[in-house]
Amino acid sequence: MTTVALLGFGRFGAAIASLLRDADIDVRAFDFRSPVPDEMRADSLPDLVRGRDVVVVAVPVTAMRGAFESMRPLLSPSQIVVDVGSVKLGPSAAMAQVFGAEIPWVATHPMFGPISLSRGERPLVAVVCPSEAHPRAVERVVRLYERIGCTVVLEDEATHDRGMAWTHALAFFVAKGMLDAGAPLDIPYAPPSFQALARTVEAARSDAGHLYAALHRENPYAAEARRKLLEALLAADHNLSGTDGPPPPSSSLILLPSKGGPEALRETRELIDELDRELVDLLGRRAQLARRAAREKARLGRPVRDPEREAELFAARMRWAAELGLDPASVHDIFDAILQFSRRLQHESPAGEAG
Ligand SMILES: O=C(O)C(=O)C[C@]1(C(=O)O)C=C[C@@H](O)C=C1
Repeated sequence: MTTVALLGFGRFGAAIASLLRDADIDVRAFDFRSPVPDEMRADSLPDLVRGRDVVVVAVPVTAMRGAFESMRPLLSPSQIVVDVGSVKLGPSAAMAQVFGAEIPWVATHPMFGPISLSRGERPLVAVVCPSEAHPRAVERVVRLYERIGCTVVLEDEATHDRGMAWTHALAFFVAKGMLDAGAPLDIPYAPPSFQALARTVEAARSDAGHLYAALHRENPYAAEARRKLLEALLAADHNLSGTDGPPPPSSSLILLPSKGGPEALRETRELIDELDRELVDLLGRRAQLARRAAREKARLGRPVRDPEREAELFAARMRWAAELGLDPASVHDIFDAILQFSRRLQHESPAGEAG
């Protein structure tokens, strides 16, 4: 018969404790702040983990490493430590470092919370990360989850975190955006299409901030998912706002706050590469048009160079530059080079050549 020690009796800890107890599993719990019902309360961390088969760590992700370090001297190799955090790469790395090969540990993420449990939502799914160092512990933890009614999905940490960045983290991000923007969410006749979103908003509203912070700050894929979502939303907004006026800033110029350091430089260079690729594509398309203009002018018996058109062209580009806060003289120089390129192509391309 498996016995469980539960460190952390916040809303999620309390919810998982009742699932375990419903399955007749002996649970003892401890929390430095939240009250624990007498029948399961341990008095201290040593009292909590003593003699327990499985130690479930249900503290905020940012507090996990500290919790692992505090319990490390109290544990023996016959026990298993299981974390239930919403991200997996960080806690897994911390457990590998603190417990290593000596104390079996397993990284998991139950895909349900207090709200979905109170609504009786089923099926319950738990992601378990298969750890090469402790395969037998993984098997035992899978059985424990199955015993409390979960369907278990085995998935490595990076795949899990990537998936969560695009689902869990973005769903909360959108919900928080709606809350912060002051969307009236309690309209009694809100359409059914809003109900699913309303549930996410409710979850975001009831979170003290730990979950939201962990989903975004502790997931290495979340920033990129947010950036891509924001780019897509701005592009969608532009399309809906009509096409009058100057074009919106290129989506690649939407710079989200950078964390700094070599990682930020690498990411910035990737964005520059992406943008330059678009610039070269545009130059290719412009070259095709220049060749076409050359063919039309040849038919009309006009010379390649048209100083009047060039003057208008420079004036318009310098005006656009000024509108965007760019230096008009620098933009003039760039178009000077583009026109040299264009005229060279026009002289090279035989008048009848397609392109
Ligand atoms: O508009 C034309 O007549 C072109 O041939 C194209 C183009 C250009 O590349 O924009 C090239 C040469 C001319 O002097 C003016 C403009």
